[in-house]
Amino acid sequence: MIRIAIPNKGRLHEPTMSLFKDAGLPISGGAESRILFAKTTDPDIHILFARAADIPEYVQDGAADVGITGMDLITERGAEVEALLDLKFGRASLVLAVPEDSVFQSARDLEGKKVATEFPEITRQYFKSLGINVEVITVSGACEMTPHVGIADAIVDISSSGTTLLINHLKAIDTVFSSTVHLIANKKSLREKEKILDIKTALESVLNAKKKRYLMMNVPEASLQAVKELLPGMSGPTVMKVESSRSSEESFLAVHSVVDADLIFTIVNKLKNVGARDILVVPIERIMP
Ligand SMILES: Nc1ncnc2c1ncn2[C@@H]1O[C@H](COP(=O)(O)OP(=O)(O)OP(=O)(O)O)[C@@H](O)[C@H]1O
Ligand SMILES: O=P(O)(O)OC[C@H]1O[C@H](OP(=O)(O)OP(=O)(O)O)[C@H](O)[C@@H]1O
Ligand SMILES: [Mg+2]
Repeated sequence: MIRIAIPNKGRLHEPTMSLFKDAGLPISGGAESRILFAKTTDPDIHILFARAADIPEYVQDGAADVGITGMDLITERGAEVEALLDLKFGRASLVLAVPEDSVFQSARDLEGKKVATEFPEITRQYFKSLGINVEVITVSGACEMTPHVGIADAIVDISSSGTTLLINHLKAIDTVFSSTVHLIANKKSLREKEKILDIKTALESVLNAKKKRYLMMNVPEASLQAVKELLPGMSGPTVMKVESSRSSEESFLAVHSVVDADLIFTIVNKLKNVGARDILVVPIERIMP
């Protein structure tokens, strides 16, 4: 049996649930049902819902074999776990910020000053690596308020859009840590349970597919070579003969290919120019190379 720890609420819950659904492992129940355990379509794989901040420890201690949580939380807890895959969502930075009108321009100006944060370990490590002594004050939320009430001179806090800093008249003067959500595993479980790698492959296949599109088109035989040159594909395009209803019609081929999503706009226009028509661009659910 494999137990996966998943954030039970907060901003990581929904994207994690939909990632598992897309990976072919839909989870029954969720945050709204307030349950702590859930099942998947695989009888061997069970879900444990936990706070994102607790997941690194649960995985380290073996309460869960695998977990999904932010790299900032994993690093802050100093968890001894194996990071298997960057899931590329929940992107946020821990930034060093000071009041807008502050004289402090860089970390070096903060020698002997007070820094408030929800991430004391990462903050200590950051200043230590720069050889700067600060007093780290641990808070459990509303960190942005602390410089304005004399509790701290600066903060190290999560920023993603930057709106919260702006509203609170703070400015970022350095990036301390860049975080995304990761798939992590208990080291012993990883050695003993092969299925953990199947979970990694399934999640990775969804990430791979998000960057690609499936392209289908009809191509006059005479244009096939030009079309082929435009299509990189995973292992070259698939070409099929299209049965024409009228014998007088020009002979067409159906061409299918997998293309980088970023290239679709340019490629579709070029394909049209060399004679391709009835072009369809469709999303792909999963790619297992
Ligand atoms: N704008 C953001 N603010 C806070 N955390 C974010 C943001 N964007 C991504 N994250 C990531 O989400 C994780 C924190 O999730 P967590 O569930 O603990 O907090 P939350 O979503 O703010 O929920 P809560 O309402 O309990 O504060 C961290 O790994 C963090 O890097
Ligand atoms: O750069 P932004 O997009 O504005 O996001 C950053 C803010 O979001 C988070 O707070 P959250 O809303 O989770 O409230 P909390 O402090 O109560 O957790 C975080 O602690 C910052 O305050
Ligand atoms: Mg929060």
